[in-house]
Amino acid sequence: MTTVLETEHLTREFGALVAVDDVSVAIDDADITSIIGPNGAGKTTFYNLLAGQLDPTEGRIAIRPRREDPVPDGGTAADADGGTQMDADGGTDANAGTATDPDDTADAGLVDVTGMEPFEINRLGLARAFQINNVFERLTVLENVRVARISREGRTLDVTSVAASDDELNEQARRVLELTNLEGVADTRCANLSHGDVRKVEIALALGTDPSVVLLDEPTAGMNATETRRMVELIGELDETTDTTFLVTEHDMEVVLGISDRILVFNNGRLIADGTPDEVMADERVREAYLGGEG
Ligand SMILES: Nc1ncnc2c1ncn2[C@@H]1O[C@H](COP(=O)(O)OP(=O)(O)OP(=O)(O)O)[C@@H](O)[C@H]1O
Repeated sequence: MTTVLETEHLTREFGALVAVDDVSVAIDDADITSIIGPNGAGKTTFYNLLAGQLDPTEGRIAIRPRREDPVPDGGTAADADGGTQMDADGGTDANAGTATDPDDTADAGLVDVTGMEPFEINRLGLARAFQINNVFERLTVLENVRVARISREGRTLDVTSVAASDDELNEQARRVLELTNLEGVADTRCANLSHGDVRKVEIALALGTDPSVVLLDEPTAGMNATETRRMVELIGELDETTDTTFLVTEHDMEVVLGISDRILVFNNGRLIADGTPDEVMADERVREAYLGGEG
């Protein structure tokens, strides 16, 4: 197993409130890891810290940059990682000599992203689906995924005209649609999709950036039973078929137990349990904090 994401003593205060309290955790690429906890436990704040949308009060965050890095188009300033070829386990500093120039962490191959802007963290390989709605409703599904590919390559193009002639871009986008079972609606405008398919497009957009880690925010929220089952299956398939590691927050315990190899339980900003679904469900503190002592 390889660590793809690591926090050390991660803490975020809002005035007197400690929303994330001294959380140290390493996420392995072999697992689908879920984060659960009662309302106000700190899950969203934790995600916001990981994605660079909030700065920590204390502590640090490191990620393993995406491994495969197609040749950048001209090496623009936006190309934060300089197009460096990554060694999956190797310890190459993907950011050597760039403006951001983050320090490598103790674990070779992880890059300290503490304090980086969200777009820099995204370029290094951490993508977040759902909470920020990135779907362009007037574009088709395929066009949307092409946008993600273009943004991943740091290009600035007229998305609908120039990108359409780019065979390679189309091929890459279609591959992402295949992975996310969206080929059948490739040419449908996103405004006309079902809720379940819109959520899949959001995952496709995240995958389109070749991330090493995807943060999923309540992937089944608002879905009916059929859509929920399909989403659970899709996440399982993507875990098998891609090199991407999925981190999931979810309120639906059936979904959590259905997809998770590992569950992290937050309460009052603290990580109070960390283990397999069976271990976590048997944990007395979890029952007290999260399940109100039931079960
Ligand atoms: N910008 C903010 N300013 C002040 N307090 C905040 C801010 N964001 C979150 N909080 C507080 O931090 C705590 C953790 O909130 P957070 O949204 O991270 O919890 P959560 O586990 O995601 O909850 P939920 O499951 O309800 O979404 C809560 O007490 C919340 O009120």
